[in-house]
Amino acid sequence: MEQYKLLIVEDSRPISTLVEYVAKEAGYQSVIVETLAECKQVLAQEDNFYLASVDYSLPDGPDGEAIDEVIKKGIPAIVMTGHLDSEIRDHILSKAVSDYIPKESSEAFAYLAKQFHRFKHNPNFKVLVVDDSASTRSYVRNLLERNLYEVIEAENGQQGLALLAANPDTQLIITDYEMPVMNGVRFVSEVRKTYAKESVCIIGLSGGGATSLSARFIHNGANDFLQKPFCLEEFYCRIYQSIEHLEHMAKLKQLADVDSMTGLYNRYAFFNKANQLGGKIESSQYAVAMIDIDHFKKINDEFGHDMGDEVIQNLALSLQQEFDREILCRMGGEEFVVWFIDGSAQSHCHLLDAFRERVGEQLVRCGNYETHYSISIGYACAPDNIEQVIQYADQALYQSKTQGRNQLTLYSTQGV
Ligand SMILES: Nc1nc2c(ncn2[C@@H]2O[C@H](COP(=O)(O)OP(=O)(O)OP(=O)(O)O)[C@@H](O)[C@H]2O)c(=O)[nH]1
Repeated sequence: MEQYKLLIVEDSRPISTLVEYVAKEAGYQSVIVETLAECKQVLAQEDNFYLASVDYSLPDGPDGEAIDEVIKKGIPAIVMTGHLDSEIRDHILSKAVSDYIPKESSEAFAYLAKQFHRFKHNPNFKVLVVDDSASTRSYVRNLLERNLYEVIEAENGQQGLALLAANPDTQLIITDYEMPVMNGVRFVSEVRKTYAKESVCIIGLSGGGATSLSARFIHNGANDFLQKPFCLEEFYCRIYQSIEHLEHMAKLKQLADVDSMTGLYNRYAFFNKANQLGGKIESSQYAVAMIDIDHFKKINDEFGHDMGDEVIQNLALSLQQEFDREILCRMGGEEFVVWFIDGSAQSHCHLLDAFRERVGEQLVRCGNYETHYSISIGYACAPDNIEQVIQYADQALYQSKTQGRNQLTLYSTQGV
């Protein structure tokens, strides 16, 4: 069942049909009304709308009256306008709208689709507002809350740092410059000691006339800058730009960290993760299994590389299903690693050997071909560093291969 309900206020059937389509794709269930009277009636009867798309001009409400009705109910309103002159624009912006979109723009519906998706995630997007002026904080909070962002506030840089430490999931910081205790520029440079531009965006704000301030903010690690008083549209544009930057960086990180064929960590990301987790592992031992597909070259030679890829994907999926709590990696080619975060060596080996047997029973299909395959496993559990324990597991894997394949070998401190 779709959980997000959208109110579409629109007197043009073709447009409401398009909006409904775009909304459905984004996971919304829509209610369409065509007049101000209908809008009032629906709002009186139903109060669980998540978002509204509102036409500015309706036959019985030509000057944005429906926008007021929607906002009065606390529903975020994205306004769609057919005709946009500066008077209408100012009138729209004088209301607490979340966004407005000129309908005639060729990008209008693509943009609307993006906004529908974003609004679903906005409550999970945390923004820290740092300003010593309570009225500015409250103004910025209000603008952000219209877009459903979660907002936290600090009065100066020092408070901001403490709040950030307590809220490490913060993704955007909007900070003033002139503040007691710690000014905005110092605050930004302190934030950047811990939080990279890829994970937290910072927008600097200032009312002062110093033109060099934007450069100082950016030199010290801010992503962007806004001069007070700012125009509402510019404010939202900068916010969306920051969000887009974070989205792109997250995508790039995903591409860099994940093996595209299997969706598992690649070798680079695995060792990064190992370094991050190193100090946090509760057990003093590292427990690792190296898994390699037997006679894989033969599979490629006999059935073609597509079948080889299919077998690799089959093994990756089986690993994900069986070892969903462990850290999995495709080291390269047909070689995989399972890093056990907890549990005993005995339980790991029991699981691994049962897994090996089940893999041998699976039939993999590709085109007109089908094949079984087997795996060899080397397992090691030792107190050394992860690289060393992987080497031990690799030695045990080599033993499994030389002793006939399709078996599990344990590395022991006395050698395999
Ligand atoms: N289809 C496919 N083949 C790959 C991929 N990566 C590596 N290979 C092939 O995997 C084969 C690995 O062969 P070998 O290292 O000789 O090992 P093996 O045939 O599995 O034999 P043993 O490990 O000794 O049981 C090579 O022929 C590589 O070209 C891949 O992503 N897809």
